[in-house]
Amino acid sequence: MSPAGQPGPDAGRGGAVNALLAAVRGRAIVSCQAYPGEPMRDADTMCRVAQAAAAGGAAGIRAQGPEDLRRIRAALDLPLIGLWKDGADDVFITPTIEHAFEVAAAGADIVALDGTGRPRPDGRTLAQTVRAVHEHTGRLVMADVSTYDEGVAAADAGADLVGTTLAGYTPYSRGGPGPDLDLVGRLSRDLPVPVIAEGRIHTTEQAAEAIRRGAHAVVVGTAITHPTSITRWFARAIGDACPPG
Ligand SMILES: CC(=O)N[C@H](C=O)[C@@H](O)[C@H](O)[C@H](O)COP(=O)(O)O
Repeated sequence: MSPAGQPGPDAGRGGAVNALLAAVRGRAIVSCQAYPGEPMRDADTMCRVAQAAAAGGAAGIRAQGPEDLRRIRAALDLPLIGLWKDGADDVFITPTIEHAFEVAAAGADIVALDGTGRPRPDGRTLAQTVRAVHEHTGRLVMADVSTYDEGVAAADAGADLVGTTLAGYTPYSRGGPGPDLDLVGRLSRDLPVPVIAEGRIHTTEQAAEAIRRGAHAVVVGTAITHPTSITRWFARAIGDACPPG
C-alpha cells in the first residue's frame, strides 16, 4: 500500500479509501498552519515545516489554503488533509463547495470542511456538500465537528471521517485548555466511520490517550508547528515560577 493511497492494480475507489485510512491508522497527522500576518505565513515555510514533520514520522499532513497544499503535495508523498479557512462567518473551514473543489484541485486526498449543522454561506446542506465533493472530485471528506450530535449527523450525511476539530470553537460546545477526549471516546465508540482526534492536543500523553479511546488517528498542530504559541507556554510557565522581586 502506498502512503499516499495509491491502490493496487485491481483495487477500485474502495481500495484507495482503505489504503489511505490504513496509512494513518494509529498514527500522528501534523497540522501545518500559520495565521494571517504571522512571520511563518508563507507557503514555502509551511512546506518546509511539513517536510520536517514527515522526517519525524508524521503519517499525514493537514494544511490550509490552495497554495500551501500545492507546495506540500509536490514535495511529499503522504496523505494530505486539506482545508481552506475563509470568511468571517461562523462557518469558516472550507465554507463553500467552491472552496472544497479548490482544495481537492490543489492535491488534498481528504477535504476537511465544517461539519457542524450551522448554515453554510452557499446555502447547501452538509449532505449536499459531501455528495458534491464525492461526485466531482472523488476525494474523501473529513467533517470537522464540535459536539457528539454533530458527529452523528456528519456520519449520516456521508462524511468519510469525523474530526473533533471544532470542539470548544462553537459557542455551544465544551471548551477548556485541553482536548475533549470524552468526545473523542464517545464518537469513536458510536460512529460507523473513523474518528480523528484533533484540537488542543498539546502533550504526548493526550495524543496516546486519544488513541486508547478509539481515535483512528491524532492531528497535532499548535504543539508541533506553532512556535509563537509554544514560546508563550514556556514564557508563562517560567514567569509564573520566577520568585517575586
Ligand atoms: C478551530 C480551528 O480553526 N482549527 C484549525 C483547523 O484546521 C487549526 O487552527 C488547528 O491548528 C488544528 O485544528 C489543529 O489543532 P491544534 O492546533 O489545537 O493542535
